[in-house]
Amino acid sequence: MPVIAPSILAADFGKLKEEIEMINESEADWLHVDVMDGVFVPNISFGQPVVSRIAELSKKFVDVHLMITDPDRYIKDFAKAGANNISVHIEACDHLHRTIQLIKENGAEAGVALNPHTNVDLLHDVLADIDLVLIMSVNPGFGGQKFIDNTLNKIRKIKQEITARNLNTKIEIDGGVGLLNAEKILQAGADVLVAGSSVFKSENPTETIKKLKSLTGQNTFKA
Ligand SMILES: O=C(CO)[C@@H](O)[C@H](O)COP(=O)(O)O
Ligand SMILES: [Fe+2]
Repeated sequence: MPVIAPSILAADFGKLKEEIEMINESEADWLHVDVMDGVFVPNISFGQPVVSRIAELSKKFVDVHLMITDPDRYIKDFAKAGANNISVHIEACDHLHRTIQLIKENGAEAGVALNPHTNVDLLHDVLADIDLVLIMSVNPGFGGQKFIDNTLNKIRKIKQEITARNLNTKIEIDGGVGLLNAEKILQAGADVLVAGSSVFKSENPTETIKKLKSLTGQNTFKA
């Protein structure tokens, strides 16, 4: 079964607590939290105090996606804020291996995110050190964008390497994911689906999460 990670970025911030409680009561597995600095991406979302409160309210695994430059500066803060996983962008790290170690030293799982133009082969030498590969299926910075189809090729390629090396690294897909394309994303080899607009803007978010959760694909991640 896929891991479903609704993205809080698409929630109604005027009733953030209720939105988190809805996720808590749903079949979602993770809560995806997008941190944007207005430099690495052309948008600003929220920082550590907000993430800390979200994590306090969440009963789900808190999956923090850092879209910020030089993330080493804030790893400790986000781990302290309650992040269970911290993903950093490969494009934002000069010393990726060191950043991965820093995330783990601070007690969180480590993920590496790739923009749509970034080749998955660049992960070869750190793949055994990370818990998660986050493949962006839109250009990061905004919710509600259209899924980029080439992502499916990237999923297949990295899945092949993970399988060939007998690793247990999860593949997470983020951007434009919903009921219309989730099955083919899972078939390609994804383990974790981030869904923002398709969940929070749907008529019945709890039901949408349930439907996403019931999809099969070829998920092999051992939780
Ligand atoms: O990281 C990001 C965007 O940069 C995502 O996590 C979005 O929040 C996904 O939103 P939808 O495309 O599902 O609406
Ligand atoms: Fe994200």
